[in-house]
Amino acid sequence: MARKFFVGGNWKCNGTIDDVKKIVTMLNETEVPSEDIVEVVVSPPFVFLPLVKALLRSDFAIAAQNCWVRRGGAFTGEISAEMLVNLGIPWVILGHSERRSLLGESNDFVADKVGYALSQGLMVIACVGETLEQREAGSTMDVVAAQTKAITEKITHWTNIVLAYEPVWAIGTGKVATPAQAQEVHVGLRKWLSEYVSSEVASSTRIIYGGSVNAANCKELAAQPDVDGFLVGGASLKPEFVEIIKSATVKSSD
Ligand SMILES: O=C(CO)COP(=O)(O)O
Repeated sequence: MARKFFVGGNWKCNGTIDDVKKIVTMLNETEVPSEDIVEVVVSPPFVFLPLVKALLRSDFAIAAQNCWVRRGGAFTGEISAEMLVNLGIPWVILGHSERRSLLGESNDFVADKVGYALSQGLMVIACVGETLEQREAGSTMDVVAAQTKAITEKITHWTNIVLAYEPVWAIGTGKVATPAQAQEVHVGLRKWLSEYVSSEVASSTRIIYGGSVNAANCKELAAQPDVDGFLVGGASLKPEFVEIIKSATVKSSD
């Protein structure tokens, strides 16, 4: 089954109103492959969501970078899935390694968030990935399988999930996974899904790669058969994000 190429831009905790306007103008003015070929989703910090929603071209979608684990209420500082739905934000990134490591989000907590966000009608970019220590210990597949298993236990369907493989050692380090390393883990995740969920879910779920993706390395990564797109951090704030979006054509010329 054809999996539409997916390019997400995770702006993380960056930017001012002026920066946001500049990035959105740049994106709005650019020519990219059609919506049939690539799905583009940008993820600004919460406070800029309404501004980006008001300004961004309609063929690009928006994701929040997190949401609360259940219904909103007395949870100071949190943003609920219902609020995102109310605002017309279709996507949310959950389980990013920065939240797992810096804010102590466990596999179960992330999985609960994924389950709740899906139940409210949001689409989810669910992140998994190993640390350098775990890779060197040979436990990469065990780690990403455990992260994926926790999610599997809390959801009933995979239609609205994109799985993002983001090795922690490659995030913001300039140390990108080789195309072979990315392909190997993506294949492993697909095998895992096939065995423990279904072959249908394994073949239809998009597995995207994140970690130091840039204009120079995106084409080679995109050419890997099981790399269905990217979750881009630093480079999503720069004009080179457009080149990364265009790498989708590597797939369509197959
Ligand atoms: O964490 C990432 C995307 O979610 C990747 O960040 P960088 O592209 O800056 O390495």
